[in-house]
Amino acid sequence: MTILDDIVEVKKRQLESYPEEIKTIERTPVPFKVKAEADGTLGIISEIKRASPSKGDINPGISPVFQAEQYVSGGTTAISVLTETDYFKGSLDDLQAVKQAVDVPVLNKDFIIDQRQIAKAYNHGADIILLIAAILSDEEMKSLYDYASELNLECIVEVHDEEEMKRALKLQPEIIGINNRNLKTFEVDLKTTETLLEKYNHPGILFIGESGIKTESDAVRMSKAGAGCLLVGETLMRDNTPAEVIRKLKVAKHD
Ligand SMILES: O=C(O)c1ccccc1NCC(=O)[C@H](O)[C@H](O)COP(=O)(O)O
Repeated sequence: MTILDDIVEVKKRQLESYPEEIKTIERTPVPFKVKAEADGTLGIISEIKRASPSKGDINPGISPVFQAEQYVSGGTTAISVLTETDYFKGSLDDLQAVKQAVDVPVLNKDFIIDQRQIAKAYNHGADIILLIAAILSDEEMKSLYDYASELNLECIVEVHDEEEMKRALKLQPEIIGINNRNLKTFEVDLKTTETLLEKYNHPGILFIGESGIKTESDAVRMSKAGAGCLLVGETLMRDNTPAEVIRKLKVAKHD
């Protein structure tokens, strides 16, 4: 049993206490893809991540709102808030607090396996959600993707290998995140994005290079591979001046 299996098991247990249906409030999500594609530099999704299974505590005492405001001052395209509690020490309250404090789109980063989690994320202010191919069947991915689209939420379909990429493409998604981290072994390798985009760089899809991005040269590597956006967590959470780091990572998009 991997930590990823454990996280999914905990989610299933939590869902047992959810009502059968969660009604959604009236709201209009803030667009993300169009913003990430608006200029010639890479989009940046800056993540709020207090802790992680691979690293333990990263910055557990952080104020999510303070961190989010620094990200905005660095020109971040969007903010990702990890809301999983047991391993990442996040919550939907963090998501809501960040949403109320900033105007940029907000991603709910969690392990979504049920439509009611999407409804909750939506009610707490998510503009974007994440669907992780590694924990969903094709049918589950499609039905969650369709439900999120009905709410005008943008979906990042996350893949790590060729088989997941092929499954994701069947959805004809607008956005695909390529996670350089293997969520089962925690091994991180930027070659993951490079190798997958060499073969599957479809025009019209925004590809996001996720995880393990530390330096400007990492950003250039992701850009050259064909990514139009980056998702960066630990590097920003450990730095005292995350706004400056964001400015450095916002390198030119590669033609
Ligand atoms: O970060 C982990 O250890 C992790 C373990 C298991 C499942 C998911 C995990 N992280 C989620 C992410 O993919 C990252 O938070 C995100 O891509 C940012 O990565 P990084 O810049 O390396 O913090």
